[in-house]
Amino acid sequence: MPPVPPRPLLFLDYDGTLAPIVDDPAAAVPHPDVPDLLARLVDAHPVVVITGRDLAALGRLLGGAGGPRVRAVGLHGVETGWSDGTVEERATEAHGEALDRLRAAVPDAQGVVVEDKGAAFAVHYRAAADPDAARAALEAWAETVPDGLTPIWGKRVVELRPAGVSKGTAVAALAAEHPDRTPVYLGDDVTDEDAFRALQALRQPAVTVKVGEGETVAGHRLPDVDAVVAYLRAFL
Ligand SMILES: O=P(O)(O)OC[C@H]1O[C@H](O[C@H]2O[C@H](CO)[C@@H](O)[C@H](O)[C@H]2O)[C@H](O)[C@@H](O)[C@@H]1O
Repeated sequence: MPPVPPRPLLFLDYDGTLAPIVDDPAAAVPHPDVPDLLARLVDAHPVVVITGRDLAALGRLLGGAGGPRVRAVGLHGVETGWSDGTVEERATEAHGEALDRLRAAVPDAQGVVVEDKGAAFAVHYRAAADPDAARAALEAWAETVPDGLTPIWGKRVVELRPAGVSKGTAVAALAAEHPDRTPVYLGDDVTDEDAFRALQALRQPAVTVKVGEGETVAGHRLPDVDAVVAYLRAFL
């Protein structure tokens, strides 16, 4: 098990970390123990859920107003607010026209699904009839993304993020608010690698944990969401 520092600042990715990966993004409910666990963790430590989802969607999945109230960062750093779906700040909405144009040009392949995220969108090809062909078509589409937006590839998904915004910039800013805490970051996907790198570059020591398989710069690894839940219990 990764180390359990006594004064942690917990950063928790959502999909693949607090909720198992499933075919339908709208059906990615958390591990059954997660809502109660989060509610107890926030009484003991600062906790931030950090996700590529928009916060409204995160709120729906975590039970909305009836679920735990945890600080949250959405859209890979664009939104800040709360896990019940409340948005306090949105970094930018200046790309509306480009997003509309790109959305209209998403390749029309069978099984390719666009997930609307308010100020952004994601294109999933997990359910595509031919995922390799869908990925190739999406790579060509991503070549047309203008400066100011960055296409980012996750688990069978590509999404657009404003340039200069990432989970890395978000966690560095939040860690600076808690210089006396040890950041502990758990994440499973490519975009979490930005956060691992940012935390490893801090003066504060940090615990970085990759969930699942795949290359990583993280210092530790847990196999799956069940193991995440067991590890988080150790902070109570
Ligand atoms: O930063 P995260 O909380 O890990 O969110 C990253 C993206 O996760 C979701 O997509 C992924 O999970 C889906 C549900 O398990 C899965 O079907 C999909 O293939 C994965 O890519 C979510 O839909 C995206 O909006 C997030 O950006």
